[in-house]
Amino acid sequence: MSQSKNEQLISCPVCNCKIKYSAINDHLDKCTSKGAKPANKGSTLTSLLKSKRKPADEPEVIDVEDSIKRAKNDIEPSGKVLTSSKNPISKSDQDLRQLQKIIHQPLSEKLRPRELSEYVGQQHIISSEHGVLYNYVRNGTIPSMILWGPPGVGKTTLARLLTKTVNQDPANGVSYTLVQTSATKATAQQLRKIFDDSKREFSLTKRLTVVFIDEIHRFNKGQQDLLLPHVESGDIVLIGATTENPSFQLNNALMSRCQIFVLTKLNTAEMCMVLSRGVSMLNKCRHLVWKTDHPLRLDKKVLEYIVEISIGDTRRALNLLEMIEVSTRKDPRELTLDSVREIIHGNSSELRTYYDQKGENHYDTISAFHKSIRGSDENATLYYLARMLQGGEDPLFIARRMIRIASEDVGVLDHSLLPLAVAAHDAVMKVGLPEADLSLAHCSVALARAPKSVQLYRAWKAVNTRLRENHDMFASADIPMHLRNAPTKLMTELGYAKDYKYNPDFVDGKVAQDYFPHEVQSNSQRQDLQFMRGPHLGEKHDPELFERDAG
Ligand SMILES: Nc1ncnc2c1ncn2[C@@H]1O[C@H](COP(=O)(O)OP(=O)(O)OP(=O)(O)O)[C@@H](O)[C@H]1O
Ligand SMILES: [Zn+2]
Repeated sequence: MSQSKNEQLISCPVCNCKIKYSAINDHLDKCTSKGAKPANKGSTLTSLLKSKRKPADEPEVIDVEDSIKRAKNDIEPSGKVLTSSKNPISKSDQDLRQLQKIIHQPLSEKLRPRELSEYVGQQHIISSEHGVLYNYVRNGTIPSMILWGPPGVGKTTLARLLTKTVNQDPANGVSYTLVQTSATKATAQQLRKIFDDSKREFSLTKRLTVVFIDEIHRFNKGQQDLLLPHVESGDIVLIGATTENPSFQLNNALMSRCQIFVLTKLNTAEMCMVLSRGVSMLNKCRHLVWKTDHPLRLDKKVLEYIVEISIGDTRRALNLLEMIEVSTRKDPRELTLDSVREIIHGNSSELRTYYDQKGENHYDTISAFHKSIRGSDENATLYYLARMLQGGEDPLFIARRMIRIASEDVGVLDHSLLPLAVAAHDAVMKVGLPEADLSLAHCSVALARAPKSVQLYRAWKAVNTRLRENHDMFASADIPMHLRNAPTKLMTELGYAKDYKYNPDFVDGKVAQDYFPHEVQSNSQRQDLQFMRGPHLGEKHDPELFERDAG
């Protein structure tokens, strides 16, 4: 396929092949009169696969590199067997040919689900019983949405499958084209081009463009605003993928125009299912391509071990599996849990603490750290601290949190901890990591061991709440005249500072004098103004405490 660089290719709605924009009308005339006669081999193969599908059912994933690769290699990414009635070839020959086309891909790509039915997990949104997304798809619609979930749970895959599934049976006559980009790649210029192209695509082919934006949380406000009008008018369907809580990262205007779907980590059973498919795929490759006569056999314990160390990230799990396969291809011995451990430990980069500094993890871990200190569990405190530091967390971020904890959770019961936390911050500033790691550990344990008091924290909250509510002029009452400063003669004449008793002039500094504004004092009960009278801690008893101590 020759492709002039500056002319856009669009996909023909009938045969699905890529046609130059200027040639689409001519092509459509021919194409519709001949019936679907695909010119592009890639889509021919695909449409042969599922005879019941309409030829146009395959969503065009316009990822530039990907589409070039596909066009070159006629890749059928699922690695499925292609059947041709004309010249029957043996099944293993077909398998082999098919495999050879995808053999260079990473295992996770070879296994990327091609049908919604192959998609594992996320039943809360895609099950036919109560999945909201399922209902949309059944009605032939793709809403604009944000897919929020940790890495490798299938956000990209889901976007592709949704488009494909709706196209297989366009219930309300609308079919979709998928354009894939990521927030780090998409400049304002590229976005504008996508919007223009999608308008053109719609007017010519009646296909709506689904714009998939990976890592959408990295868009700044300006870029998010660019999307707004197009999402609102329905010119495009936006699918944004994010690993971070969208309510912190996306502006409200955009959020309110999108459905938010939370994708969860795959559980052990689900991950094992994906891994088993991985093992079958690898064995097929061993048998047909790599000509190894012993299959890869991993028992349940080994699979569970892989699941455990990949923590819900499917891509990571499949990468580990692939690594195990490569390291044992020539070795017919049976794989034990220990030997698998050894293989994985040998590749230390795979053992990096699972910690996503920019994502959810960042907030979850610091929160667990804070709560461990609050609960005076010095060991858990060290655990979370080490986890954050090994994961590459900013040590100043941790130090700042400890400064806060010193006042919030220890408060008036030990005034030395605020300066200690400030000193830990200082230590990080002065010596940096790795040397300052122990300063952080030192301070965190001191905080965990310190007596706890929320007296100050609660008092501070209470006084601020009352100010905001401003009942009975609480916030607007006049400052008492005797407490005002009187820098000028006029002010003295007006009564400023009149009758003020200067405490240091009196024995022990004691005088009878009011400090609250007069209105506040007369409108409040005395005890309502005793903000600092609260207890250090609450009075509830945890019944589980007794059980634990007994057990
Ligand atoms: N739910 C799933 N069912 C089956 N396979 C899955 C699932 N999720 C992910 N995979 C596998 O993991 C690979 C990566 O998935 P995908 O790219 O969709 O994840 P992602 O959530 O978009 O991750 P990232 O945010 O890291 O890009 C897929 O190619 C597929 O092999
Ligand atoms: Zn055509």
